[in-house]
Amino acid sequence: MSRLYFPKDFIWGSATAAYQIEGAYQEDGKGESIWDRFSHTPGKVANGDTGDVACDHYHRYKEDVELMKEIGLDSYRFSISWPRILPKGKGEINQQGLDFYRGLINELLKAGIKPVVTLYHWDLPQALQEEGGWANREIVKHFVNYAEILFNEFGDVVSQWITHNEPFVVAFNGHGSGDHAPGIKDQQVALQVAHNLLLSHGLAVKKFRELKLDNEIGITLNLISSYPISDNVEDNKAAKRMEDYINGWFLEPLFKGRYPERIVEFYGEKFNNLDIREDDMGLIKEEIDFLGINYYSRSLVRYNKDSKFLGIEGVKPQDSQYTAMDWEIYPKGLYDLLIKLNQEYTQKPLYITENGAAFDDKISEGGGVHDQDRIDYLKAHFQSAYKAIQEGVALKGYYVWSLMDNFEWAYGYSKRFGITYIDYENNQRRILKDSAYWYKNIIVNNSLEV
Ligand SMILES: CO[C@H](O)c1c[n+]2c([nH]1)[C@H](O)[C@@H](O)[C@H](O)[C@H]2CO
Repeated sequence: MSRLYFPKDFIWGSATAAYQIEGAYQEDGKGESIWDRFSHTPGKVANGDTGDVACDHYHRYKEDVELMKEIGLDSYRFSISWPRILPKGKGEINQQGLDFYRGLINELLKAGIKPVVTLYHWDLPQALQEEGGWANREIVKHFVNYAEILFNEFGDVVSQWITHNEPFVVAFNGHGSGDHAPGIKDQQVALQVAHNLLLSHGLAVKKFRELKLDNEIGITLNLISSYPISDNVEDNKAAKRMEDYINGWFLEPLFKGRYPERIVEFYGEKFNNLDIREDDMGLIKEEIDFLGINYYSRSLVRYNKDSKFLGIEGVKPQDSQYTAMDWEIYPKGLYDLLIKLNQEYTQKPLYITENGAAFDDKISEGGGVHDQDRIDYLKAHFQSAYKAIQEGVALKGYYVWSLMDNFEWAYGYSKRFGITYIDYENNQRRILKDSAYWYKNIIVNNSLEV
């Protein structure tokens, strides 16, 4: 066996999000979020699950920081719940909300763990949704106001800020397919939401710069590597359209100040109808300090003239392995993505802000959780990351999704992504899985045994 050594200052972390773990959905002055509303709407979430209690992290955060310390995390990425800070999304600040995150951050700092904060991870205050939510351009100023409150409150203790988690999912799952909150099914609205999210990001970065804070700011995108099933022209064009649809629609504005032409043509009138003002693209392109990447799997496609989705048909290779989400396990896609980002978009520092897998974990008779499939998944993806670093990609850190099993959006608690098992039937008892102990060894040695 040999070891692959990562750069000496490489950051090993883990990630969560407020709505998925905190619970306490009506406690200490918190306002309603669109996910509170959505999960309480019959038929929207598997088994009628909600985030009302989740992992009860709101009451157990000290215990959870102890878990992070035991694993040896260098850093912890978490999101702040906007409606905990501003119950109506604007106006009166809820001090108890600020106090909760102050307590969490203090515990992290005491444990020597760097706090990385995601400003928005999908839990919009319901009161703002009632004014049109992300489809109403007015939301941009409310987001900047919310961000400024947090910059002023925590700007001296947070290591890095992430404005948005996956604007693609907020726009197209929340407003296109409707399988995420607020459950709107309108492609035109989804495109406007994507634009307003990007604009809110750019203006929040601008505000951050004005405050002259000495930490860093970036954004996290869900990105894929897209491959054609054959080398024929139409399949290749289909793979490129898929890449433009998921990656390009956000990478091009952020780094090049434009939307990708190929797919603009596809959107046609829907693009021409967008409310894009003269300075918008310049504001969206406000320089960031790093790019966060959420990578889980690849996209393998063929051209299908009858497909209403961009003339694209997805392909699932029989000989591949799949996770409990039915996502193909394809570690090479992470390497290919990192190389492509470095060559075509940015040499800025990159962070894997999410990578992980759901498997059907069970508590063994001996009381442990033996998740060798998750270890194998993570090991293969760490090797891809290592290869990219060796070839010059400025990858500076890796956050495993997730620190703990949690509320997996429309799947509720039926999918387990954690390196810590949550025993929902037994008072949310925490059990470190084998993958947590395996990860601890990597962090201690800053190297991977292969
Ligand atoms: C295609 O996967 C997406 O990039 C993605 C996967 N995931 C995410 N985005 C979200 O950021 C998390 O809140 C999810 O819990 C996590 C697991 O589903």
